[in-house]
Amino acid sequence: MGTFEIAKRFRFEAAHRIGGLPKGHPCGRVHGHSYQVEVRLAAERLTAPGFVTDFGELAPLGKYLQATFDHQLLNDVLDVEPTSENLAVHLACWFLDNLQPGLPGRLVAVRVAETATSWAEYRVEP
Ligand SMILES: Nc1nc2c(c(=O)[nH]1)N=C([C@H](O)[C@H](O)COP(=O)(O)OP(=O)(O)OP(=O)(O)O)CN2
Ligand SMILES: [Zn+2]
Repeated sequence: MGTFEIAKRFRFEAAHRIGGLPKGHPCGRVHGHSYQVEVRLAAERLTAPGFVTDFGELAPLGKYLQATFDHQLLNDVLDVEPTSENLAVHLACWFLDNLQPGLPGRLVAVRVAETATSWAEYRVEP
């Protein structure tokens, strides 16, 4: 049998600078992005009326993103370098701790896009 998968996308605006880059690298300077965060959930069986998880039940992640990251300097918020990869794993951990208990579907991946041409993804082990 197959697996159902759903995705929900959120966005926030924030600034960051990435430390440890070679001198002159543009991402070492403070700059901003319109971040897009996509979570994907999977299930082998649907719950009534035919959902992996009600998209509406994912709204707390949007609230967390707005409250914690929107219009912030990410270096002030995260205790690691604010790369897309580090943000993706941070958000996966937050989701697993705060939202996963009680949801019928299971988180399979968190994708973070800083620009229209680049993204990083953290996949949760089954
Ligand atoms: N693996 C990663 N590489 C880079 C990250 C990252 O989070 N993970 N981040 C950056 C910078 O934040 C940069 O702002 C985004 O990188 P990039 O896609 O290179 O941005 P550009 O606007 O220059 O993209 P173009 O499409 O090439 O114009 C750097 N690397
Ligand atoms: Zn950047």
